[in-house]
Amino acid sequence: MNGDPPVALVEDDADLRTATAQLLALAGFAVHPFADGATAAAAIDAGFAGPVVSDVRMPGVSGIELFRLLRARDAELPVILVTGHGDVAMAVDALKAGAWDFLSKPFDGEALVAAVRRAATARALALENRRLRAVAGQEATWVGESAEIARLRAMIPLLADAALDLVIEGETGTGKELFARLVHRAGARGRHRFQPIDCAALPAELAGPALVGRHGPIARAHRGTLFLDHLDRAPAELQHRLALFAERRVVAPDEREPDAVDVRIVAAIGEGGRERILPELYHRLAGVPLRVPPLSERRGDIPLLFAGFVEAAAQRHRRAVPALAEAAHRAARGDWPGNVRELELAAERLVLGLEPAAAGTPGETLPQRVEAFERAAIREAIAAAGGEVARAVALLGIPRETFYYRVKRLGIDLKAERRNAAG
Ligand SMILES: Nc1ncnc2c1ncn2[C@@H]1O[C@H](COP(=O)(O)OP(=O)(O)OP(=O)(O)O)[C@@H](O)[C@H]1O
Repeated sequence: MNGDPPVALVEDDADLRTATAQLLALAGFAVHPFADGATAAAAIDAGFAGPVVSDVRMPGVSGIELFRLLRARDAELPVILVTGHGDVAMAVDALKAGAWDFLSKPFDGEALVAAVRRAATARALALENRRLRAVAGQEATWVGESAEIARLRAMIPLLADAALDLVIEGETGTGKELFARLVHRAGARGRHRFQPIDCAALPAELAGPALVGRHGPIARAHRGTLFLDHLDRAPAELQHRLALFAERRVVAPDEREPDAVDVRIVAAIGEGGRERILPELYHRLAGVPLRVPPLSERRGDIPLLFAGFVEAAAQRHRRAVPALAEAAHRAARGDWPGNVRELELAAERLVLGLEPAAAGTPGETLPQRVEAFERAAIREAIAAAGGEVARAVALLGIPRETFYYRVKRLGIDLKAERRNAAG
């Protein structure tokens, strides 16, 4: 039974639980049965390899609450809700919030098995993608040659084992979480957990005292890193709780013997977000304040990032690397308000053929494609800067020497480009 795909089954009615477990076992699943939501919540971790089927109406933690808890832990974990008569509206809300599917009682056995099969396939794919991403080292590198990105890269080993909390400011999708993970991994904390908490969307049951409970998410981050995402969007009460934790560094603070917790706190905030954070919290955390600039301030990084993402997506989907020239040209001109994340998605769409095919020369090697891309980005910047080199350099976000070096290496006729741009 070891090789069977797992499924978690949460049902408080013992007869129904036994019958459903048998049905799923017959269909080839390794069933993990739970009699209540709390036990299930404690046992099902972010990496759980299969879907979760849960009754909605249960004493204690309801199916909907369980779903929200699990979703906060792993947004890609499929949860199928089984509803009784009056709960359909609730289940539809849960679907909107990202539940995988729902079935109403009494359900047809075949329908359940079919739903679980679909969810199991999706789960296996999601985990496989994660594994490939890790193998491809896609998460492991901090790509970019602009001065600011290079400076941040150089700081990773310096920050890794420093006893300092960090606040990372930057627009959406600029790489704040990636940077936090790289700092985590580079030091001794990397052997322990990197525990993200999305402060803008923390379910109420986790934002309360449970947050600093002995088995809560903060306690789990012991010796690792606590990543407070979107801290500037945390409600005031949550900020107070976090400020108290940042000061005392204990869980179960109201008990007689609170436990000391050793975590580095890394907070991510939007541009200008510090104004929305309680000053006492901000000052406690901003041991080293950092800022990741948006792509609009480092356009020179776009070609390299885009080419890397196309390559990684092609590997992941086992497809040929598409010709880049035209898509690269478009990317180099794009606005990218969603920053690196948006660029990554565009690369994914290109590889999957969802973007109009590029008219580049098939059979070009990756370096040739990157060069074509770079050439396009530089010419574009010179044109946009009206032929003024200083402005083009600023638009590209690369040092002046790098600009001249690349212009020469790529065989760009700078005089002609400037003439064209000025005219
Ligand atoms: N310099 C970089 N090199 C390689 N990949 C990057 C880089 N910066 C960001 N990425 C990738 O872009 C995506 C978005 O990055 P990330 O999630 O770290 O952004 P964020 O700033 O935390 O976003 P948000 O504020 O919206 O949560 C991720 O897939 C990340 O791996």
